[in-house]
Amino acid sequence: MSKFKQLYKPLLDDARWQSPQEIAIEGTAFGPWLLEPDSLSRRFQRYCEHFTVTLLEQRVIENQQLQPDERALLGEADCLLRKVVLKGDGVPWVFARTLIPQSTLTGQEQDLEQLGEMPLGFRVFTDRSARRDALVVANLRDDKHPLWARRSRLWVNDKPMLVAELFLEQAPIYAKETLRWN
Ligand SMILES: C=C(O[C@@H]1C=C(C(=O)O)C=C[C@H]1O)C(=O)O
Repeated sequence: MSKFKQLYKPLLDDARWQSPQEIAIEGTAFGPWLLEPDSLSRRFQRYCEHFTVTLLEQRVIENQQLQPDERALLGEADCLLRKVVLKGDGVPWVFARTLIPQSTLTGQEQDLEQLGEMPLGFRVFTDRSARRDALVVANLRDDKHPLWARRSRLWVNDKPMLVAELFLEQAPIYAKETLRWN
């Protein structure tokens, strides 16, 4: 198992998701990252020369393997599970885990299965129908040394997928100078 999956998958699985209002992140340095409604990949591109995605794993999982809240957001279909690390200039910034129901992988969206190392956000957010909802956030550590994660549902052509993103220690979200750019 890769270092990322071993270290970060359990953290994401145990995340205690809360609404952004509950955590009151609006107006903080982290807010613009965690609340980004558009593509996170595009936002990251502004902070590096080379933005890349490393595919760690992709496989189909049965609907019974989903958590109850994931099933409530995605429905009863089996899902394609995609795990990646997003990197800026080779530095790991985000561990992301996406669930794409088989019922989403139909028609124009069949290509989502073949993304490989192309960022999901580049594909989804070029579609005019793309939107994001059900955004929740979690601090997986403490206030002094936060480790942020967020989970949201993306829709393309009214078909859902669920993306959980864990912002790793070296991500620009934690750099003081990001304040200048937001
Ligand atoms: C969903 C987006 O795509 C990013 C890319 C991902 C991938 O390629 O699997 C996963 C999560 C995202 O952070 C985005 O850019 O907002």
